[in-house]
Amino acid sequence: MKKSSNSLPADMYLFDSPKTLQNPLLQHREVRSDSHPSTPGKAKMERNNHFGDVQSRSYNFFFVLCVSLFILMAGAYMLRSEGPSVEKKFIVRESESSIPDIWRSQAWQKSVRESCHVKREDGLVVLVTGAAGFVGSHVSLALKKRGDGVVGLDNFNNYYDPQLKRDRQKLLDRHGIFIIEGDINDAVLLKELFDMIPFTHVMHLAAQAGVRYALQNPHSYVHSNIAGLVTLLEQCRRANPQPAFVWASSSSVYGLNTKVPFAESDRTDQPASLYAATKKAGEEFVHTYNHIYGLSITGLRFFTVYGPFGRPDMAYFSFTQNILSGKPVTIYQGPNKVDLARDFTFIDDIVKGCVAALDTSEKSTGTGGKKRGPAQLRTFNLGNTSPVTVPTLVNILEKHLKVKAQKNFVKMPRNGDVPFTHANVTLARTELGYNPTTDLNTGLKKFVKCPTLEPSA
Ligand SMILES: O=C(O)[C@H]1O[C@H](OP(=O)(O)OP(=O)(O)OC[C@H]2O[C@@H](n3ccc(=O)[nH]c3=O)[C@H](O)[C@@H]2O)[C@H](O)[C@@H](O)[C@@H]1O
Repeated sequence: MKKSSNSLPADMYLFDSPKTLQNPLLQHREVRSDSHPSTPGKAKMERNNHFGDVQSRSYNFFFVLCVSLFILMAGAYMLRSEGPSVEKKFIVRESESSIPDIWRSQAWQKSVRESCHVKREDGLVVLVTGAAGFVGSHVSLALKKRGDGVVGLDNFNNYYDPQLKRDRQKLLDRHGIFIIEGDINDAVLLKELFDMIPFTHVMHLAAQAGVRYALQNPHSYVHSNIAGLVTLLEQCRRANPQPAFVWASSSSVYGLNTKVPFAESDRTDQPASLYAATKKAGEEFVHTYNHIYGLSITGLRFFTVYGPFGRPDMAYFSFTQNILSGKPVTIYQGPNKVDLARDFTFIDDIVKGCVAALDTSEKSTGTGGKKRGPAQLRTFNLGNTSPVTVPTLVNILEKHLKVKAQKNFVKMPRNGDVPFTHANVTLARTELGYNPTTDLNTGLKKFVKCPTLEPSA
């Protein structure tokens, strides 16, 4: 089996300077807007009694027609615009005439090219989607620091505080990584980009994350995790050369599977959340693109990734904020008050898995949309292999924060959560040389001591 040729030293890429707990990053809040567009007002009907029967009947017919049309249009509008503002920022260009001037500017093109500049022999040229996100920013830095060419793509949506994404962007910028502000659904932008840069690899990490938020805004999951994925795959299969494609699936695809630890060959046809369903759908789509177009594809099932500069919507982060500000934390429990457990996986281990997946990817076999032969198709669990209960997570945080938490235990709502996750990583160990080394205690200590990469500017 091929091993990663460029394994990363444990501390090579991030978090050089420990920070205090007063770090502003801990103040990053979720800013999802739950405001849905207001429902159209009710049509008010007033009959005119002066009309005769015929006139009255045709009036009624006309009126019913108008009301029906109105309801249809209102329904269409609501379907189109339902959900919080996360979705409203998306730009989906349909023709080249809508390309903004900035993409044609020399400065923009220079930024993209310089960012993609390779500084080591046989270095990769990687498009990282979701580069301003948690995993995306860490992976981008790791690649850049070893001499690969990296350009990011991110739509900076406001699922959580976009300032955190801007802070990550600033850091990446200081390391010579340019992040293009755009959406993976923007086919015109993608074409422009691929025409300019012959990417060897795509590291696709842009997604609508979060298990429970899918109850509030299902469409944003379909938009990013399905439509966006397909738009990107369409571009990749047309590209010449076709890049190898590595992307983030999720442990959530195991859904109601009870066989532990979860192995890649276990059932994934019982998703418990809409988020999981979109990730599972993604796995089916990539299979098709591999089969028809010869794209080399590797899917990585991440298990509850945590660490510095992480996502404020996740439990370890929001619990930390609450504990520090004296607010209670809500701890869900399963049936019979069973504690929930997660195979929490530290970001450094995940980054090594991602980089190894890129390094061991074979080339795609197609050119310009035509398959020339069978291409590599792989799926790996990237977990920690030792699940920890949520109350234990809170205990560890209390210890490192030196603050007692106010704990509210509540019955797990029907929100798409699963009772536990536990990764079997035998396959990743064998084929990627993946070897998670950070336990939750050590990882949370790093998170608490160093919640951001560097002092806020
Ligand atoms: O592994 C994955 O695939 C998924 O991991 C996380 O999802 P989750 O495991 O639900 O992570 P958290 O939101 O941090 O929740 C961790 C645990 O804390 C629990 N929790 C969460 C929030 C809360 O207020 N109380 C609480 O007890 C959850 O039920 C869960 O058992 C990520 O949010 C998903 O984007 C990712 O894909």
